[in-house]
Amino acid sequence: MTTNPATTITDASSGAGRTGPVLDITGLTVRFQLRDSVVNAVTDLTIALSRGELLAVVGESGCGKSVLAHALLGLLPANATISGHARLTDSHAGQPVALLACGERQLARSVRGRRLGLIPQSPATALTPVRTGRRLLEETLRAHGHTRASAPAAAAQAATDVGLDPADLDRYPFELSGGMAQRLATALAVAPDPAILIADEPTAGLDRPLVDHTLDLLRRRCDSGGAVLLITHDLSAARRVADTVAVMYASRIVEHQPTEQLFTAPAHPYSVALLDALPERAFTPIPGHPPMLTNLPAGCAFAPRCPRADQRCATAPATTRAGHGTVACHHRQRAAA
Ligand SMILES: Nc1ncnc2c1ncn2[C@@H]1O[C@H](COP(=O)(O)OP(=O)(O)OP(=O)(O)O)[C@@H](O)[C@H]1O
Ligand code: NI
Repeated sequence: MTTNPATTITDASSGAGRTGPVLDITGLTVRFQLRDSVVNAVTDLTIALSRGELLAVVGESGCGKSVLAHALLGLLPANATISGHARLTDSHAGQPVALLACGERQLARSVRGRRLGLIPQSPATALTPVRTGRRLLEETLRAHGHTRASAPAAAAQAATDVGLDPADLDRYPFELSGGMAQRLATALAVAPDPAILIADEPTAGLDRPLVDHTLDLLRRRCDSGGAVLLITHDLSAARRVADTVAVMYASRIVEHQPTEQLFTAPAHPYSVALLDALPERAFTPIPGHPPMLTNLPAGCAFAPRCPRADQRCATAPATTRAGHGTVACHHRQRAAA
């Protein structure tokens, strides 16, 4: 039986002006029904995001990060089954929203965009192909308070803010490079000034200076009272801007810690292995492969790759407190810094 202590990390340093969770996710589970099998994409995920907090979610490809984002935004396809709770308590318009319980109409009208924004992974395919960047951006701005007269200047400013030349707004999405489409998607998500921004690999395809530019923009949103859930493969990006880091493995969060704690004293053997794989550290790849999400083991999913695995790992580990965060491991390993 897995227990799930709340994972709001309230004393995690740099986020300014925090007043409690703006997003509270409890026991989120997502399954995809395929013809002959079920994909366990997200399993029993419990985490909270506070005002002013930048939470990074890291983990290998296919572990469930984007499905988590899409579940919160109501963007999953019809073969998905969702359970659990996700409560949005942002500062904008009054009532908390039970994200997983409210219908598409409410999500489309009053949640997506202004309260919960998304920078999608692979924006080149997510952007409407028949409108120029300028038209997309001006329409978004007009839908969120700008007038026909004020939108053009605001669009130019929004482009500049993400490091895009305003002249490039006259291109159609298919005329943009991957990195330019990425920046346009960022500008579109930021334009409504969402209380919570989910950024799914927002630095993919960007050169280092633009990576830093985008990360700084996300950090500034948190420092001025917003909240950001950053999904990234880039551990150095997470270390640079995140207050807390959640490590996902095979559909579960296996560890959630204040950023410095995770990087200096990771508690879960998978977190240790992920950090050891970095070129600037041991540069040792993690042996083996993640399990198939259609066929997860009954016990700890990392056990087949884990140097510390023993007979205890045949049962699923509970999520327990470790330092200021949580970890799901029978060993609760604490590596040397
Ligand atoms: N509509 C779907 N039907 C069936 N399986 C799906 C569907 N969408 C996603 N999946 C599966 O869910 C799992 C999690 O996918 P997800 O896109 O969340 O991974 P990710 O962690 O974001 O990976 P990446 O880092 O490569 O973006 C994968 O095994 C994926 O194949
Ligand atoms: Ni993804």
